[in-house]
Amino acid sequence: MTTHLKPEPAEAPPIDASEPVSRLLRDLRTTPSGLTAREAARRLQVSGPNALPSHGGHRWPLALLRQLIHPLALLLWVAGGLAWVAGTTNLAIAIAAVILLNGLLAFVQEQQAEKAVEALGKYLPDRAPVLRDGQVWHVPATELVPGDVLVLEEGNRIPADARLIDGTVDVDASMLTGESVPVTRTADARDDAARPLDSPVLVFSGTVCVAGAAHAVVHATGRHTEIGRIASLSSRVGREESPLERQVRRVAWLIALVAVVVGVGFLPLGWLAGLSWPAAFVFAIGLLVANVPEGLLPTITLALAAGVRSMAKAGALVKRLSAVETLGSTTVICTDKTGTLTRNEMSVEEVHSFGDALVEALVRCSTADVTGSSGDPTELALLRYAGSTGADLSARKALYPFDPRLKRMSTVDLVGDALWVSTKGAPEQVLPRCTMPVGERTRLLALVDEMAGRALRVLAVAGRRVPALPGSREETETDLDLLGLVGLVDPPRPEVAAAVADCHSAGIRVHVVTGDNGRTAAEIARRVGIGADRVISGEELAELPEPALDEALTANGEIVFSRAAPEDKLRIADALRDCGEVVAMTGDGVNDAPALRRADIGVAMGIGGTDVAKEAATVVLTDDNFATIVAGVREGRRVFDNVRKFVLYIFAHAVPEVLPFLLFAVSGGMIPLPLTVLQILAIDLGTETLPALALGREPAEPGLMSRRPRRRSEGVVTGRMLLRAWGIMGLVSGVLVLGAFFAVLYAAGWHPGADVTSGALHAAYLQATTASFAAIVFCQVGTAFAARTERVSLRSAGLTTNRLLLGGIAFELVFAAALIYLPPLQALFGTAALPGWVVAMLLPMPVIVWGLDEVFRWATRHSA
Ligand SMILES: Nc1ncnc2c1ncn2[C@@H]1O[C@H](COP(=O)(O)OP(=O)(O)OP(=O)(O)O)[C@@H](O)[C@H]1O
Repeated sequence: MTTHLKPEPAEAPPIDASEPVSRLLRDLRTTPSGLTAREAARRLQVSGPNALPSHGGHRWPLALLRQLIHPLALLLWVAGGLAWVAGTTNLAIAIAAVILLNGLLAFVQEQQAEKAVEALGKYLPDRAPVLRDGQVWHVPATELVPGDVLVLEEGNRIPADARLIDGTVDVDASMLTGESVPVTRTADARDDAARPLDSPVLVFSGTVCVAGAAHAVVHATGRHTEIGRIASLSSRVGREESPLERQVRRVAWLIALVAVVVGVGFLPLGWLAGLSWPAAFVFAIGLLVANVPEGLLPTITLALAAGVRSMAKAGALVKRLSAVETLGSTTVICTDKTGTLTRNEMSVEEVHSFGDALVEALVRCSTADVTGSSGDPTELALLRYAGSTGADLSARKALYPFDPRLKRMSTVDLVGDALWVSTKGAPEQVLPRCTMPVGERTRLLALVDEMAGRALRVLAVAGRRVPALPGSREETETDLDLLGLVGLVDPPRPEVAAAVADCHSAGIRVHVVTGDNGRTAAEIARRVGIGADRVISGEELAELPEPALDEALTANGEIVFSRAAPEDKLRIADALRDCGEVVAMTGDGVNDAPALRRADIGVAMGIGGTDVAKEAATVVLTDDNFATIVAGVREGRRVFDNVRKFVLYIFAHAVPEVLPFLLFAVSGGMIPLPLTVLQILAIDLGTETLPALALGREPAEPGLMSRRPRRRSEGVVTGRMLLRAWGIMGLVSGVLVLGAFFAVLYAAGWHPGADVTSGALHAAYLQATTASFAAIVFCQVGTAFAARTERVSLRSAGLTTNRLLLGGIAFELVFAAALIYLPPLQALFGTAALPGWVVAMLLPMPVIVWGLDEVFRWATRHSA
């Protein structure tokens, strides 16, 4: 006999999980109907929570360090080192400050992003059904204790190590054993396995029950479980880079490369223009530092995380950051019907009874329990109709559970001293198993069809008396007598119609994939506004060759796939992807998992879904509601838009920063440098960052859901964006900045080539560079407002709808004023106080930059 776990003696006596059930129950001081709630609470104090020790906590110094040594930061360190060697300590310190502050900011953003993802656990607590006080309770998995009796059901993750006490389950133990084929575990099997993992009576935390039903008594929780002992199996999931982040990383590198080329290129030009080698060198470094977009990537990560957070508030838990953007580019949604389009609140509306045994059969052929309100809503509705709380399980001799492929279920029960088979299911499945005249069957099918046309979900109920327990399902479900037809209603959710309308205006098609009857499903679909232009049944789909399916899916219109099996979902997802669509597919059952993985966005039901489906999905809906998917799409579109907005904003400043240097170089030094290096860094670091961050929080632009979906191939950076950033806002800003610079110089009597390094003109030169600096800041304000919208006018988006941006701009202006007017900062940054007429000249600049872009947007709106 093997001892399967050795907890520390202080906590519990050693327990041999493979000993006979009665002994084990005694050792664990529990009963087959579980612990009392009070005893469970007491044990929780002793055994501690059923959770694995976390490995997080002290990793933040590493995370911070990573921000300081990523490749772009290294580039900046090299620049700072060169500045140090060249003897410009001020610049070297400033560059170090840039790196540190940016690193810190990126670090904070990353932590926030992680927190957003981790917080999702809070929205979706892991619950497990257990027996306590003889009743089924869904308790948080962390509160399980040794002695608890688990109710194992198909599709659920097993929350602790336990021994079966009755029933049989198939378990996917691949995460512990690496073996992908499910293994069968039975309560009364003989346990002669060499290692606990192979024991036929034990199940382990972290594995998944893929079929069957059983009760099992918990013998180990938390770190005493097998999985708890495999220390390397950390509970953290890695975060992969999203396509958006990858794209932006590439763009960031491209810009960095350009910055290096511009910097290196300036070296000879600056020297030719009359700078000394060290001075030219310092400027080259300044240009490089100003243009390396080190803050771009963390800002995008933060925007995605903010998207995750607001989606969670709307009821869609996104498990990967990257899914936020994918969801935004969805072109087709394949949805379930029951519970997603409808409320999943069923009630019996119409009954055609043949004989008086219908109600009894309905009660027997059921696994639901009205008192615990557990079970399939269809069955709960039937029990309520029958006025019963549930079947008498002590009389049950066999159960063939509901199978979504066979679309029926059966039981065999002892009634008095006779054995009775009770079957219920889809009429197409049940009627052929009943004995009746041919004409009768046709008449009944016509009745079913008529009921389905009124959106009723129709079940056929049948039964028969048998002399002995039949050997197989097939034998059980033959020669039945039809007892009746029951029509149930499940009204559509009220918010779905508006969500479907949103999908249509957003260019998204909605197909329904359901196990239900085609007419019922098509009628429900129409009631919520889904086209249902074509109904394809499971049988027809099986006959349909690939090209014909592709053709059906690419044709205009929406399809109802009825009587579909879970495998059909996989085929539909595959075909849609091959046709270039971005597919969101819903699912709840164990068998839906492959389709959920295959779709671009697998959407699992948080309430009605199995753990297996939730694990395979990228999005889990906390309310199982179709409208929530659409809210997610909207949010995904908004986040992507916002990323574009701040990329545009950051691109736009490059022109007014680089143009002055070019002018200096091209003029051969006749025109003095319009900006100092530290002023450039002040813009890059101080004034630009907060407004850029705020653009990531921009509310949705009007008309967001009346645009076509973004094409898969469409990148973040578009030609139109570059035209706006460089061609319009950048160019206009550059001209305004130089205008301010020259205005101040000329007013002081400057002429090209005059010496500004000393003498009478020196004070004017300080003011002139300050004017350039201030002009860039003012133009940035205009750019920020223009970048807020991609197509519509600022007025329709609302001037004050982004409070964060207003705050960011206020900070930017105060920061700039401090640099210009505070004497210690004046000395450091080479600034001088500006006279009133210069300030007056600066004031209209934001309006000019924003106004010209507004005109451009107006023109493109009207030419399209
Ligand atoms: N508990 C049950 N017992 C017997 N038959 C059932 C039961 N539940 C459903 N059925 C039958 O099986 C069919 C398919 O049910 P299934 O649950 O797979 O899909 P659905 O709930 O109708 O739709 P969706 O796939 O959109 O959720 C139903 O239309 C019904 O005829």
